[in-house]
Amino acid sequence: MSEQYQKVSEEQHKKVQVNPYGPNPSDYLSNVRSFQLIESTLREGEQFANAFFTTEKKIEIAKALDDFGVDYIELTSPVASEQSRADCEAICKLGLKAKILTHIRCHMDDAKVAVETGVDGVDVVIGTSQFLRQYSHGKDMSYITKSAVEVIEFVKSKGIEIRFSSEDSFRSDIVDLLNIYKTVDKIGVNRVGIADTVGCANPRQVYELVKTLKSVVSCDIECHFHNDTGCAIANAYTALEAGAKLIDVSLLGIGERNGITPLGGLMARMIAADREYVMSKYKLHKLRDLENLVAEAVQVNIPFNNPITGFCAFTHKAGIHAKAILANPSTYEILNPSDFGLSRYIHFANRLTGWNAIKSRVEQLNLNLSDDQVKEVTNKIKKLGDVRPLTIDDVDSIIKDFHADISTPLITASEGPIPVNDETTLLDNVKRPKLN
Ligand SMILES: CC(=O)SCCNC(=O)CCNC(=O)[C@H](O)C(C)(C)COP(=O)(O)OP(=O)(O)OC[C@H]1O[C@@H](n2cnc3c(N)ncnc32)[C@H](O)[C@@H]1OP(=O)(O)O
Ligand SMILES: O=C(O)CCC(=O)C(=O)O
Ligand SMILES: [Mg+2]
Repeated sequence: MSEQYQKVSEEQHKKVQVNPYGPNPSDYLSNVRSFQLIESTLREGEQFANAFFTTEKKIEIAKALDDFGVDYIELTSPVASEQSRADCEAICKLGLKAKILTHIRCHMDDAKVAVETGVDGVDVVIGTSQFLRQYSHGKDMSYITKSAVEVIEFVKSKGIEIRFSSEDSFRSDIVDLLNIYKTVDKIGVNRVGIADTVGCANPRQVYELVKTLKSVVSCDIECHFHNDTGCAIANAYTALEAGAKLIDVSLLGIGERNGITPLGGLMARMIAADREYVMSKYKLHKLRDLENLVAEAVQVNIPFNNPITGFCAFTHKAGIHAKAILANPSTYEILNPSDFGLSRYIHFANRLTGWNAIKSRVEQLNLNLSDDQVKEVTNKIKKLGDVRPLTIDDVDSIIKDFHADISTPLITASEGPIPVNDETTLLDNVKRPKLN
């Protein structure tokens, strides 16, 4: 059955001649095509209110991220605590494919400790907005530039990667920003970073800033987006369209306050833009386990509406949707659950169901009903669905009773469990996750 649906889907694709991922994004595709991930669960993510990672948990997460295929793993500053420094060294010794970075203030004291940990690169950050200059570190732009140059030259002299980032970039003066980025680009940083530290930026502002920055630096551009106003994924995608190359992400988006661009959400966005590249680079079927690993470690549930792994991300309910999904999943799905090792569900035990979904269930039960009979039994299901929430057993009983009434003796070919197919599974009310 699963194969049947898959075949129908591909044939339908060919017939309709429409890009199932939406309008052709070719104008931007070349920019988006070679994006890289700086995975910051073990840095930004450690700043999430609930986070406490033991050394063992950090190692488990780092290995899992590496296996997934992230390009960089960013770790908490080694000056944060003695254990943070020791953990950084331990992760550097794992010999992972991903490059290991640590994240420090723009200060020689921090840089001297960071370069001794064994990291492949150092991410340096300093606030450039008036807010941070006045209320955080209290330094002016000329002091910031002077210390940036000193730290960058020092880290470079150790032969490891160096990235310079301005914190609160979107509330910083554009002339200050471009001046400091030009300076650090000239002395040879590997990347410059833009950070929407307070989550105030919208996609249009992101596009403009990245485009402008792109015109004044020759190094790669990395972007970091907080999600306070819900734009973190959109901003990340727009940054790539504008020419940024690297995006900071964390599992489930954990970080300060309500966090940053989530790895899974960005994968969902990117697979719709360039499926081949994303599929070839990242082990998407490991995403759910990765998210579960971190959800458990920081004691949260996966949100019900999480892209890809939310419990109902691939569950279709209304009759109109169910009919079309059964004919061709692309009608109501931009993402294919099997790309992530997941299944599609059709929820038919409710009053919004239609006769096509019920017919499919009747077939699963190995019963024989004409289309008119299926329509009749669908009306019975709707009637009960008007009175109370239904379970799969309610629907099956209604179907079986109806079948028994019209045919003697009752013929059921299926004595054992109802066959469940991988591709499209009909099921009752999906289980709701426990609330916190
Ligand atoms: C937006 C971000 O997420 S940036 C990354 C945030 N990460 C962290 O903060 C890592 C964890 N932090 C820590 O463990 C501690 O804050 C430490 C070890 C870094 C510093 O601790 P303390 O010396 O006790 O200072 P405290 O945390 O109270 O204040 C921050 C200090 O850093 C200075 N500072 C803040 N940002 C920067 C910067 N980007 N570059 C240089 N100095 C900075 C501040 O001026 C302040 O120094 P001061 O006390 O001499 O004025
Ligand atoms: O280093 C960076 O680019 C980002 C730092 C950070 O976490 C932030 O500004 O929110
Ligand atoms: Mg941040």
